[in-house]
Amino acid sequence: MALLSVDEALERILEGVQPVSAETVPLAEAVGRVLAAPIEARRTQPPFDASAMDGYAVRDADIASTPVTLKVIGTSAAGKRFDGEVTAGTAVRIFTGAPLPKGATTIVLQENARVIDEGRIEALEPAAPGRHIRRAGLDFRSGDTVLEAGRTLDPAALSLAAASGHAQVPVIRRPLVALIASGDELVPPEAEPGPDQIIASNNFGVAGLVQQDGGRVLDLGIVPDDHAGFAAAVRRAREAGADVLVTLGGASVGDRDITREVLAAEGMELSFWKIAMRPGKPLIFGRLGRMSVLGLPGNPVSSLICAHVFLRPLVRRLGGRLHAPNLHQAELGAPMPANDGRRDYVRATVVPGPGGLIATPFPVQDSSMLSVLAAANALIIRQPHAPAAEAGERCQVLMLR
Ligand SMILES: Nc1nc2c(c(=O)[nH]1)N[C@H]1C(S)=C(S)[C@@H](COP(=O)(O)OP(=O)(O)OC[C@H]3O[C@@H](n4cnc5c(N)ncnc54)[C@H](O)[C@@H]3O)O[C@H]1N2
Ligand code: MOO
Repeated sequence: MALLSVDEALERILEGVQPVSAETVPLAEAVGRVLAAPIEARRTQPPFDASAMDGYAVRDADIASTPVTLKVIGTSAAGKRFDGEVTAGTAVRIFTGAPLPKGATTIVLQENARVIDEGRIEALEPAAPGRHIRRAGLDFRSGDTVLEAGRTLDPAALSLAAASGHAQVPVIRRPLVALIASGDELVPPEAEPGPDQIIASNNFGVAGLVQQDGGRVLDLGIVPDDHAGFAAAVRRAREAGADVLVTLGGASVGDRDITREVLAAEGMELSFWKIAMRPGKPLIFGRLGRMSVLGLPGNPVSSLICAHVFLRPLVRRLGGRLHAPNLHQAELGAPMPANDGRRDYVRATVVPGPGGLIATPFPVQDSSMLSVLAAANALIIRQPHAPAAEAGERCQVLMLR
């Protein structure tokens, strides 16, 4: 039977997935979060007609012909307005952001005025009515929707939410992703591996991807290849309310590859196992209650590439974020052999060339080699059964950074 294609696998993973629930957070902690509801302004900004410059608030008719001497009758500062009125032949000293006094219709810039003495200035240039005045509500008015639901709170959005009177904002909860690494051979990086052991690395890269996409990670550590320990960790993920459980390793067909068996015994409804992808063929996916379960292959490169292709879109969808893989067209920098029936994600370097991007595959593609993946900035995507390709032919690349 033909293996499930990568696109069908992704469709199944995302099927019916909705953003998780909302929570309210203080603005100071909201950078990068996604708004769960629109933000309506609680105030009008500016709240009053205000000067945009330092200078003098005057009546435009009084300075139609210059130079002209005006009597300075007071000061309007940001935070303390002048309560009187600008009448014929008078001016009020004004500063940027200060309320425009009654009667004034324009601002003479400080640079266009000469101070004669404490009570008088000479206006040197005429100014049109409304010049350098910000009208009340220029930015937004009370009740306006200033930010839409789904908006990522970037710095400008944070300042706008604050200016419109919000000290806290409703955001989509960060999706919780639980990680379990399985394998008798695995030890954490701070430990000294025994003679037949290696260091568990996959959880760090996968956790990094989750965090980059706005998720939270619950690392449940390493479980040996035994049913009871593994099952207990799966239950901890459920009890913690994880939105996604990612298992690392044990996905293939070896005697110790017990991941599917444990997940099935815990009640996972299997959606698929094995897909037409290299690396990553033994990928497992299913649902356990409301928790999506993604069983990544143990080989470190397979884990991370599958996480790029499948986990990132899932975490982003749960977190209310759009996902657009960073795909580009490039020219091959070296020939490539014909492909078999699996879509191949080939570690490569992409650099700018005279006619566009040039993508050169690394000569060694073993799915255990993290040094190659870390040196690669892109994956060349080879479709199933793609014929051999010469250097210079077009190819599609997925940028990794
Ligand atoms: N007879 C077959 N053998 C294999 C097949 C197959 O179809 N038939 N598929 C191969 C492919 S493709 C892959 S990918 C691997 C994946 O197998 P598993 O998911 O069962 O992974 P493990 O056997 O547990 O581990 C493979 C490899 O990766 C190391 N590993 C595991 N977990 C971690 C971790 N958290 N951090 C770092 N390294 C890890 C583990 O020590 C092994 O060296 O199966 C092929 N075999
Ligand atoms: O599909 Mo495996 O992931 O080639 O190493």
